[in-house]
Amino acid sequence: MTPIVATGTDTGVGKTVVAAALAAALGAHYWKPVQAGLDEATDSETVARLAGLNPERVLPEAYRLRTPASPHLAAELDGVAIEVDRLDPPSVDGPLVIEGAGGLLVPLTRDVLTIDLFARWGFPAVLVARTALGGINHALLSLEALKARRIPIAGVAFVGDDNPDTIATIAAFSGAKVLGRLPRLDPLTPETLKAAFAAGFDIRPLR
Ligand SMILES: Nc1ncnc2c1ncn2[C@@H]1O[C@H](COP(=O)(O)OP(=O)(O)OP(=O)(O)O)[C@@H](O)[C@H]1O
Ligand SMILES: C[C@H](N)[C@H](N)CCCCCC(=O)O
Ligand SMILES: [Mg+2]
Repeated sequence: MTPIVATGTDTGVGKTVVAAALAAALGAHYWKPVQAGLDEATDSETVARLAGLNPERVLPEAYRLRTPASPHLAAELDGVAIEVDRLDPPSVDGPLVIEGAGGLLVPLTRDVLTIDLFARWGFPAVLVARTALGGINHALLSLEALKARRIPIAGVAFVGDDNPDTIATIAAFSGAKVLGRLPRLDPLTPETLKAAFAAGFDIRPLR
């Protein structure tokens, strides 16, 4: 099965939370090629916890960088040269959810952007986008960037309060599918996430 890229309009937008819900719902493996920042729980650890995935379904990162910064800079600070050619997705049986670092135009090196790697792969992308004010612009910019590189858009996963006009406007201008919306969950637990994702998402287009 073709892997799915979980990307977002920004860092901190909810890619890891959506990727966890998606991986749980699809029974997928999860891979974070470049993790920048090791002091807090890593994205792989968060996904393992929130999705309740068996540890072997969370594939090891290709690069684990100490600084919570853009990967190009985090790598330089660690004295590591990211070799983009080494970032080939591991082959697994069944679905694989791959999460990038930050938004689409985040540099991996001084020459290569995250979106360049996604374009090389050509896997369908799920864009995680905020429903909050400012979200229309960020989502439409990200969708334009995906289209410009001919990266297939699997759909948009919204995070935040219900804001029907924002969601409809993004769908209308972009033509992208709306996969669903995850409200802010308090508490955010494997159980609340599973229930909210089942109630708010239709992932049939991803199967
Ligand atoms: N639906 C939600 N309900 C409650 N908290 C959420 C939700 N979505 C995201 N968060 C919280 O917001 C923060 C940022 O989310 P997340 O880590 O998923 O962002 P990200 O897009 O993966 O960021 P990065 O670029 O660092 O990978 C986290 O603390 C996460 O727990
Ligand atoms: C450290 C953070 N959590 C992500 N892993 C990397 C975010 C890079 C953002 C770069 C930028 O857009 O300015
Ligand atoms: Mg993340």
